[in-house]
Amino acid sequence: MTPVHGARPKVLLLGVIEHAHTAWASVAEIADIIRPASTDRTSFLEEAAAGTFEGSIAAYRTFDSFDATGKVDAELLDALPRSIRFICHNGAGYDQVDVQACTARCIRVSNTPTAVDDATADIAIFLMLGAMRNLGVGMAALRAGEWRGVNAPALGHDPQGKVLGILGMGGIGRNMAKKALAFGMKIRYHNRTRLDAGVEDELGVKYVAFDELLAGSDVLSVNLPLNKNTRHIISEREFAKMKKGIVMVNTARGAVIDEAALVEALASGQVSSAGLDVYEQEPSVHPGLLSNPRVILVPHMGTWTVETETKMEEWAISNIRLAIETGKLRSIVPEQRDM
Ligand SMILES: O=C(O)C(=O)CO
Repeated sequence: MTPVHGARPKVLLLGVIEHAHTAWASVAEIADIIRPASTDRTSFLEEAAAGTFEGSIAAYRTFDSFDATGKVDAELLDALPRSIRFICHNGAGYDQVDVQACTARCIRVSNTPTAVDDATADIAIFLMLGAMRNLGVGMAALRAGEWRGVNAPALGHDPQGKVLGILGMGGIGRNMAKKALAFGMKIRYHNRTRLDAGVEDELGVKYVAFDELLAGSDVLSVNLPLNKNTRHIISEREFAKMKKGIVMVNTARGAVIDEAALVEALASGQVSSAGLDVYEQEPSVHPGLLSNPRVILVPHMGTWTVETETKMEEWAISNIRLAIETGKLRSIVPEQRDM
C-alpha cells in the first residue's frame, strides 16, 4: 500500500512485543510506531478523540491489550482514525474483535492460525490425562500436607481404547487427534464442515453427528472458536446427553461451555472430572470449579511457551508487514476471506 504523499506509514501498537524484537524492528524500519499512553478504555477513547492515532493504517494487538482498550467493537472502531485498514491480532482466537463491525468499516482482520496448534494441543493432552487420572485430587492433597488425602483419589482411567470426542476439527483439534492416537485412543469428531474422506483416513478419525459425539465419548475436548453460534454450545441439555462419568477438556474459550452447568454436572457426577485452561470471565474463575479438586485448572497457559509465543508474535508481525507493503494479509480471518 503506497502511503499518502510518500509519508512513512504509521502503525498502532496495542500491547507489548515480548519476544520477536528483530521482526518488530523490521516494521519500525518501514513505519512509525504509535504507542498509546492510556491503560483503560475510557482514556484510550479520549486519546483517540484527541487525534493521537491519526494516520495509522494498521494496528497490532495482543490478547492482553484488552485490559487497556476493551473489545474492538463498533464504538472503539469509530473512535479510531478512518485511516485504519488492518487489525492484526496476535492469537488464534479473535473473539475480542467484532469482525462484523470491522467488515462494515472495510477494516481487515488477521489472526495467527497454526502457530498455536502444537502448544495448545499439548496442554489439552496434559489436561486430559491429568483429569482422567484424578491428578488434581492427589496434587491438592499433597500440597495440603496430606499425602494422597484422607480419602485417596479414586483410581483413574487409562486413555488406551477410550473414545476421545473432539468438537471442532481445526488445526488444534487435528493436532490433538494425532497426539491422542499415540495414546491408543479412538477419535471421533464433529465439525461444522466435515473433513474430506482422505484427510479423515490419514488422521484416523471418524466423523459423527453432534448428539452421537456427546453420547459416545469417554472424553470430550472442545476446540471451537467462540462466536455467537458456539457460546454455551455445551450446556445443561448437552451434559444430559453425555455418557455418565465423561471427562471434559476445554482449551478453546471458557464461554463455549456454560460454566455454571459444568459445575452442576461435576457435582452430580455426570461429568467425573475436567481439565480447563480457559474460563468464562477470565481472570475470575467460577468458585465451583476452584473448590472442586476433580478439576485441573490452568490459568490460560495454552500457548505459554517461549517457542510458541515467539512464533505467534512473528506471525502477527508478518501480517503487519504485508499489510504495509502490499495491502494484503497473510492470514485474514475466515469470515473475511471474500473481502
Ligand atoms: O491464541 C489464542 O487464541 C490463545 O488463547 C492463546 O492462549
